[in-house]
Amino acid sequence: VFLQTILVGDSGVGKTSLLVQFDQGKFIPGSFSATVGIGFTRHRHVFQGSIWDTAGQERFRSVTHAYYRDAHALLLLYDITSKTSFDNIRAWLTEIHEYAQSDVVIMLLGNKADMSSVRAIRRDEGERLAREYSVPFMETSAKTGVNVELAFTAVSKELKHRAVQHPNEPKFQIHEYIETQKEKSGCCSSF
Ligand SMILES: Nc1nc2c(ncn2[C@@H]2O[C@H](COP(=O)(O)OP(=O)(O)OP(=O)(O)O)[C@@H](O)[C@H]2O)c(=O)[nH]1
Repeated sequence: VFLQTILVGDSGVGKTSLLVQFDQGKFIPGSFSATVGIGFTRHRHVFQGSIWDTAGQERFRSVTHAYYRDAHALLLLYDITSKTSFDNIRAWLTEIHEYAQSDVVIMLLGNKADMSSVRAIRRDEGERLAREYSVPFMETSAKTGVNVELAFTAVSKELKHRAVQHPNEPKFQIHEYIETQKEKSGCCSSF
C-alpha cells in the first residue's frame, strides 16, 4: 500500500516549515513564501508513503480538494498565535469530511509552540477541540522541532498498523502513544 499524508490548514500556519523541519531538520526564519497549489517538490518518503504540502490560500482550494480523496492521513494545522487560524479549523474539518475518505486519519496540530509568549490559543482549547472531533492533538514547533518527528511518526505508525493488522494483535492506540511520547512544549508557561 502506498500511503499518502497531506498537510492542510490556513496560509501561514507553518505547513511548509513543518515539512522542511521533518525532512531536513532545519528552520529557515522569515522565509514565508506561500505554497502555490501543491508542494510537489516537498514530499518525503516515510515508511511506504509520501507527504504532500498543500497551499492554505483560498484560491488554491479546488486544487487541494482533489488530493483529499487519495489521502490516508491529514495533518491539520493552526497557529497558536492566530485565533483566526484556530477558528477556521471547524471549516477545515467540514471540508475534510466532505472530500476525504471516511476512515482518513486526522491529527490536529497547534504549530508555533515556541511563540507561547504571544499565544492566542491556550493548549487546553486545542485539546478540547480535538476531543470534540475525536482526533489526536499536540502542539508543535517547526522552529525548534518540538514534537515534529512525533507527529509524523504517530500517523505513520497508525497507518502502518491499519495496513498490516493481524487479528490477534492489539490495536495501535494513537492517543496513548502520543501521550507517552509527547514533549510538553511550553509546559510551564501560563495557560
Ligand atoms: N516562530 C515560528 N515561526 C514559524 C513556525 N512555523 C512557521 N513559521 C513561520 O511562519 C511563516 C509561514 O510559514 P509557512 O511554512 O510558509 O506556512 P504555510 O502554512 O506553508 O503557508 P501556505 O503555503 O501559504 O499555506 C514563515 O515566516 C515561517 O518562518 C514555527 O513553528 N515557529
